[in-house]
Amino acid sequence: MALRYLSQRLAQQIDEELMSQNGAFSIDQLMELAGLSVSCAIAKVYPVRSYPRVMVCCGPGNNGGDGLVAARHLFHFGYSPSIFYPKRGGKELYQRLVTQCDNLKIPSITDLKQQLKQTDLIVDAIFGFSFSGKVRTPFDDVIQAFEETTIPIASVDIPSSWNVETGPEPNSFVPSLLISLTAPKLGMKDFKGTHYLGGRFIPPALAEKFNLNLPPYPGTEQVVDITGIPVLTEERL
Ligand SMILES: NC(=O)C1=CN([C@@H]2O[C@H](COP(=O)(O)OP(=O)(O)OC[C@H]3O[C@@H](n4cnc5c(N)ncnc54)[C@H](O)[C@@H]3O)[C@@H](O)[C@H]2O)[C@@H](O)CC1
Ligand SMILES: [K+]
Repeated sequence: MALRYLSQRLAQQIDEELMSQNGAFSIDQLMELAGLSVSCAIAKVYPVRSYPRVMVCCGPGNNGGDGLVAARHLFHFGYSPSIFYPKRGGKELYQRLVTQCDNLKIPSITDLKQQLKQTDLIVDAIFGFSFSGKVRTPFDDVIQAFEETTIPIASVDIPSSWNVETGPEPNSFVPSLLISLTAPKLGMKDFKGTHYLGGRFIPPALAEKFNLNLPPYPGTEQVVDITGIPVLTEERL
């Protein structure tokens, strides 16, 4: 089998359709499932006994929201997560997700560099499929820290700072785990690390409409390992 990798526009269009009157999902529902799948992939690849201290770095949009949800599930899976959320998004949903994490006493980090000294795994939930242009402050320092660290990084949907369609720049960091949501994006097609797919909420009719060619999820799993599955060639898109 081969997977379809999505353009930025198509990823946004699928997202809009899911939340349209016809799709009938709320963002809370999709984010919950997306964040749950992120935490499930992490639990498979980075078991809690070896990687208990997880720093979840969140950006101002829905990718950051996925990170907040994942932090909560990681806590319930037995991890000791912390949250670095330097520029909080304005939506009431994000505030509720923060409160849920506060209620679990998940620490909020202000000193990223200090926290890196006591972290086994970083979750990169800074930017997702709406990222464009050059990284602006305050996230430039965060991306630089990702580039310099040797701690493994699990990226949510795209590695933050990678162009959604054209992929990494020469000095970009490369995550050791990528969890694509719904379907991988074009810029990820040369990614060689461990690659999981999550976001198990696409109705077959929608998958067919966009020719997504999704792999089957095993049993009750929230994620499927797509490492090494070939990309559909451009002609067949
Ligand atoms: N259909 C799906 O698969 C779903 C996707 N979700 C998540 O939603 C993400 C997309 O969320 P959003 O559309 O809110 O956007 P993102 O979270 O990708 O990022 C948008 C935010 O980043 C900022 N930004 C963009 N470029 C920047 C730059 N160069 N420098 C600094 N800041 C920059 C924007 O101002 C905005 O605040 C997906 O990648 C995925 O993680 C889930 O939450 C729900 C379901
Ligand atoms: K990301």
